[in-house]
Amino acid sequence: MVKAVVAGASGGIGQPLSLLLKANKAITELALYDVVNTPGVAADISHISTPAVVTGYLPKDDGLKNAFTGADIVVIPAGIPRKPGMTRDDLFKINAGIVQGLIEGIAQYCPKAYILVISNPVNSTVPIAAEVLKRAGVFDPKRLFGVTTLDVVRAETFVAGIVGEKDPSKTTIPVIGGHSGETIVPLFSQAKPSVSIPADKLDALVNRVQFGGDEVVKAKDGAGSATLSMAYAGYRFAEKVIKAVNGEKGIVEPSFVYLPGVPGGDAIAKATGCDFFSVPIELGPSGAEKAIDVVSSANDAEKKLLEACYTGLKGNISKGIEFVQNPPQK
Ligand SMILES: NC(=O)C1=CN([C@@H]2O[C@H](COP(=O)(O)OP(=O)(O)OC[C@H]3O[C@@H](n4cnc5c(N)ncnc54)[C@H](O)[C@@H]3O)[C@@H](O)[C@H]2O)C=CC1
Ligand SMILES: O=C([O-])CC(=O)C(=O)O
Repeated sequence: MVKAVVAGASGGIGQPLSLLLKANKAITELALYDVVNTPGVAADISHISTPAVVTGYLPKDDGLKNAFTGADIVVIPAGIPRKPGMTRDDLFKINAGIVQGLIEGIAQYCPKAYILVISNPVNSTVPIAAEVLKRAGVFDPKRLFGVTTLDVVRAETFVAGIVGEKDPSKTTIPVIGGHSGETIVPLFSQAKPSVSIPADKLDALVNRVQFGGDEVVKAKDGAGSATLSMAYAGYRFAEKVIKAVNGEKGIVEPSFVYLPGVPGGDAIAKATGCDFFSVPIELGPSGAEKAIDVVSSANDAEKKLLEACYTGLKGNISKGIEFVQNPPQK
């Protein structure tokens, strides 16, 4: 029995993500929460002939409470997306409060749920979530994940295009750090199986992974950012969490977590100076069971990228924590 919730279910990511979750036969209940349109989205998706019983909720009539109560996994793609010319940090003003409110609901109604945060800026919204959960006395760092899978998916796709691999998902590439620009650090030197990238193509490849989001924002020309590839990536991560919780072994995927609270994470936090950081995480029944150190084996060029990552990420993390500890005056 698995109850999954999508918070922000009517949006560009929320709808296709809800569709993919409905297609997963391990899910028995799927609750769709949003401030608009969930009755329609839920009615539509509920006609699909898979086990999950689908319900849609709006804030009225205790919708948040009814959606979240009993949830095992909550995926959060709620909040505004970028338009051309904006950074992810420009979304902070609006999305920080949205994420805070949803996490308060989780703390109250389903404190044991695995929480997957998609809303940007992930580098700050995950620290916000941690701080809210801490204050409510229910923070379990093994159950809070910032979803950085789209960076991994992009790295797999773009590298396959260069080395001529026909099935991009066959190559595992650790992409670590945060989820914006220079804080995204792909470690191609640790790809499995190893890849041989021509030296004159490496910088452009790294840059494309770091700024892949901008490529989509530009192409959509004001109509938002990545939604379909993000729904795929969010689903891929959610599916792995569900499989691991149900006992499947050996599942590893990078995610942005609170390192000091995950076994193996403390040393990485000390080495990077960042408490929140994405590294490959071994998933299991209790959630994030092990943080895998790929930082110390980065090559010199990657170490240089990591230095730039640490600087940007530290500021984003403090901004999130500060938002909860010293709320802006309204
Ligand atoms: N982590 C990642 O790799 C990625 C993150 N994103 C982020 O995901 C977020 C959503 O993007 P889109 O789906 O394209 O945006 P969208 O605007 O299409 O959908 C967002 C949805 O959130 C809903 N919403 C707003 N406030 C809410 C609240 N308090 N409770 C519940 N729902 C609420 C809106 O009604 C809307 O349906 C953005 O912040 C975007 O930057 C996007 C792509 C990749
Ligand atoms: O670029 C954006 O704003 C959305 C996002 O996080 C991504 O596509 O990686």
